[in-house]
This record gives sequence, C-alpha cells and structure tokens, in this order.
Amino acid sequence: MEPVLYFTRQLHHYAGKILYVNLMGMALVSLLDGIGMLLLIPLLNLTGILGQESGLPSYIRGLDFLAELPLSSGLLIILGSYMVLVTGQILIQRNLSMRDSRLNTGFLNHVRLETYRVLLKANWAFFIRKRKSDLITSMTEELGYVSNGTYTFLQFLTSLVFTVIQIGIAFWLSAKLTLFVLICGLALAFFSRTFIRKSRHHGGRMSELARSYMGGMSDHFNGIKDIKSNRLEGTQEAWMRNWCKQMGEEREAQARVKLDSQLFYKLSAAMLLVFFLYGSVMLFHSEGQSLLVVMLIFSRLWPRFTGIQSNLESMAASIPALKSLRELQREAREAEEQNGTGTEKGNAVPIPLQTGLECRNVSFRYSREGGYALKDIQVRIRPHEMTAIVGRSGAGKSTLVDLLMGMLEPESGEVTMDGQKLTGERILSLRQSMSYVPQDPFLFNGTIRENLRMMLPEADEEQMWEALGQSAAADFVRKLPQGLDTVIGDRGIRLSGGERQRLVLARALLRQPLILVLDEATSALDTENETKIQQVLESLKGRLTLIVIAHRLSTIRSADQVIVLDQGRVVQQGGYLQLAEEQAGLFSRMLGKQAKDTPVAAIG
Ligand SMILES: Nc1ncnc2c1ncn2[C@@H]1O[C@H](COP(=O)(O)OP(=O)(O)OP(=O)(O)O)[C@@H](O)[C@H]1O
Repeated sequence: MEPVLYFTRQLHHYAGKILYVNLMGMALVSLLDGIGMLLLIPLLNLTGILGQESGLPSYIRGLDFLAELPLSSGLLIILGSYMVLVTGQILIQRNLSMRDSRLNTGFLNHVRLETYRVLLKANWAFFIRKRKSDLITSMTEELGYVSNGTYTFLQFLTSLVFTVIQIGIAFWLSAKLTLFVLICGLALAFFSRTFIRKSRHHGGRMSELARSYMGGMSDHFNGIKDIKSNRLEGTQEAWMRNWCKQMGEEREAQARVKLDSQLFYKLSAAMLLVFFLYGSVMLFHSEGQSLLVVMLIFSRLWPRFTGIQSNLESMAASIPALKSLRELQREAREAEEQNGTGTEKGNAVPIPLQTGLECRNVSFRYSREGGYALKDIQVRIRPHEMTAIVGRSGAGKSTLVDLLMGMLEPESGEVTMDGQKLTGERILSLRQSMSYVPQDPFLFNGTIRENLRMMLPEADEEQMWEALGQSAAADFVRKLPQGLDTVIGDRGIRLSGGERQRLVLARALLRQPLILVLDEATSALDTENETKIQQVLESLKGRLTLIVIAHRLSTIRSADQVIVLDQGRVVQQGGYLQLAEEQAGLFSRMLGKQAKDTPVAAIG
C-alpha cells in the first residue's frame, strides 16, 4: 500500500486546495442527489400510485401544503423542483469532472517530469545497471497506471463522500434498515478481499508482460538485420505468439476476476432485496410506503458498495506498476550525481586544464562480485596534448575514459583534475569544457541542422559549416540533396559509418570544447575515412586536449602519448615512435598485426 499512499501524498502536494474544493463539490452533488431522492416519494404519493390517501411521509411534513393543492399544480411544483435540482446537480457534476480531468492530466505530467528529472540526474552507473526498455516501460506503461490510479483514487473518494452522505439520508429514512444494509455491505466487503488480492496479482503479471514486450520489441527491431540475414523470423514469430498467448490468458483472468466480483455483488443484491421484501411484507406486514423506502435505500446504497469495490480492485491492479515506478524513482535518487548535473547547468564554467587529468592508483569493478575492469591505473593526460588509449577489445579503454570524465567513480584510488579530486562542481566544469564522441554515436531522426544544433542551439550557418569543415564532413553534406536540411536517421538518408562519425565529430566541435574525447569506431572507418580522421586529429592537435580511444593505430600516429592497456592494466606508456620501437611490447605487436590486416593503412 506504500506506493499508493506515496502517490496520494504527491497528489495532495500537487493539487493542494483544489482537491478539497472538488471533494466539497462532490458532497454537494450527492446532497442534491439525496434531496431528489426524497422528493420522489411525495411525487409518487401525490399521483396516487401508492394507493394511499394519508398525505406525505413524516420526513417532509413541511411540504403538507402540496397535498392541499390540486393535483396538477402540486405535480408541477414537485416536478419543477426536481428539474432544478437535477439540472444543478448535472452542471456541478460537469464542472467537477472537468476539474478532475485537468487535475488528472496535470498530476500525470507532474509525475512524468519528476521521474524524468530524477532519471536525468542519476549517475552513469545507474544506467549501466538498467535495461533501456525497462526505463521506457516505466516512462510509458507505468506512468499510464499512475494516471489510472489517480483517476480511480479520485473516483474512490467521490464514491466515499457520496456513500457517507447517502448513508446519512438513509439513516434518517430508516435507521434499522440502513444498519442492516450496512452490515450486509461490510460482510460482503470482507468476503470480497480475495477479488482485490487477485486483481493485484494480475496487475503484477500485466506489468511483467509489458516489460517483456518492450524489451523484446526493442531487441527485435535493433537486431532486425541479424534476424533477416540469419533467417530467424520463425523464432521471433514464435516468441511473439507465445507473448500474445500469455497476454490473452492474463487479460481473460483479469476480466474473470472483475466479472466474478460483479456477479457476486449482483447476486447478493438480488438475494438481499428478496429477503427484505419478504421479511417486510410477511413478517412485519409493512405497506406501500415502507416497501418503497426499502427499495429506495437498497437501490441507492448497494450500487455505491459495488462502485467502491470496483475502485478498490482497479487500485489494487495498479499497485505493482506504482510500486515499480516508486522503486525506480528511489533508486535513481540514490544514484543522483553529487554535482547538481541533470537539467540544470549550475554555475559551472569551462575551466582550461592547467596540469591535466590524472588517475592515481585507480581500480574499478562493475560489480562487487566481478573481476577488475581496471587495476592500479597510474596515468596523466596533459593539457593541449593528444593522448591515445589503445589495447585489445575488453582491455578497459572505455572504462578508463568514463572514469576520466567523472562518469564512473573509482573503487579505490582517485581521479584528479589539476591536482584536485574530481568531484562535485569540478565534474560539472570538466563536462562543460569537453565534448565526447562515443563509438556508436547518437543521431536522432531530424535534419543535419537540428542534429548539430542539439549541441549548440544558437549556432548559426557559418559556425555549422566551420565545424563541418574541421571534421572533414563539409564535402559530403554539401553533396546531400538538401544540404543542412537533409533529414537523416530512421526515416531519412542513411549515412555510412564514417559519415556518421564525422558528423558527430562536427557536432562535438561546434561548441568549441577545450577537451575532445573521441571513442573511435571499430569498424566504421575505411582507409579513406581513416586518413580523413587522422588529418582532422592532426589539425586539432595543440589547439585542444585530445583523448582518443583508437582501434586503428594509423589515426594516432601524431599522438604525444600512447597508453597501452591490457586486461585492465597499463602495460606500456610513452610516445608513439618510442612504443613502436619496443619490439617486445604489446603495442608493436598490435602495429604489426594491423599492418598485416590492412597493408595500405600501414604504408600510408
Ligand atoms: N556495464 C558493464 N558491466 C559489467 N562489465 C562491464 C561493463 N562494461 C564493460 N565491462 C567489462 O569491463 C571490461 C573492460 O571493458 P571496456 O568496455 O572498458 O573495454 P574496451 O577496451 O573499451 O573494449 P572495446 O574495445 O571492445 O570497446 C571488460 O571485461 C568488459 O566485459
């Protein structure tokens, strides 16, 4: 129940007074509804339907004069009052529903923004642990449950207010009878707990299924080329078939619980009504009016109980999703970066490196149980120099760069910036000064201009072309049908690996970073691209601090320093030529191997 209470508190914080105004409005509506109900009896009485000449019932003796009037006038007054009441009630109801809907949407957006904000502030280690598709499920499906849950909760409150008022009115009509109906209602609620439990269980299963669907779909479409080229369509279809079967069974089970619960309430209603009527007529010899009161109380109160039960079931079904969303928010908050990063840029300003970035005896593991990704690392990145990090796949190159950028925290040892530990504001300043080009760069579905402006929204045409020129991308962009306005990505022109990388490099250079970190693509570069990237790096050298994770060693020939990693340790460190001459070293072996694999690159 904790997540429901948490989101209820959030709703209370968010809505403030409006929540109470709405509740009071609901109370007013139910009061009008109750008064309308009381008017029905004299109305029927006047028409003589009840076959009684004894005047009005005792609870509206003040309206005796109506019985004195000719039938048509009395009827008109009562019908007119009834119409006024009903119209008032409908108008207030409409107004309240509008407010509820606004409240609901507003609150949903509030939770959406809040969740997104805490996610953006979470550190990189948090995102490494999480499955991307699970985050998407939380931001879509589970948020939908918050919306449903809030709506149901508001309905529940309304029902509660309505019910309490109607119980009050019913008590006034007949205390004994109301008490009896109440006891029956409570007994039924007690036996209906099982429906609420089942609803919660099915809500949990639906959440699991939603996660597996989102995960499956993102895997399948990311790997669609593998699927098609390896003829895996059959396996994938079988997965989908199985998912549909499970979802079908789950929906059916959910519907069964709902229908069983309704059946239970409807049957009990019929049985109780029969029992009442029989008891009233046969045992207590009640007549028309009392019987009418029995029917009225019963027909008004019982649906309220059913409504509350159905609200409780819906709320129970949303609990697993609310719980998971609450858990996600909690985890993300715990993983919040201690430097105010996220949406706010803070007051951090880019600071030029003085003595450089340094790892002092740094060790790092991705999990307590796993082995070390980096062990006892001692390296220094000097300002305005080009540092290349090389090593076999899995050697720890990306991990080292993540530590240098303050994305990961060392398990032992420390990373420093100009001699000061890299924490808090310093990380912000560092990130303000740097641009990072990942191995698999992210280009969204939009024009080249939009993709470039993502980094610097105010960039003008000249700045964009300058950055494209610096990254050797201007030529290919000029040749595209709409130049800067060419749509790229999913539904636009597909760029080659090399073009993508040079475009992302242009984007990174657009904001004129003081430090550029380039995780060179393993496979994207052909010899021509390789030469281009090499020229770009040479032209940038000396102007900014360059850190390059290099897979093609030819691109880093002008590096001032090469750090060679192997199995998480620095095995060589020094100038390119110096390391190339150390015949026994890993670096010269790697050079030799690449020369064999790509003789042209080696010669060039
Ligand atoms: N998110 C992660 N969780 C657990 N282990 C990880 C994670 N990322 C990397 N590792 C492990 O840490 C070690 C270093 O990985 P890293 O990605 O830094 O190597 P790399 O040299 O950059 O490799 P590549 O050249 O293939 O990109 C590897 O053993 C890898 O399996």
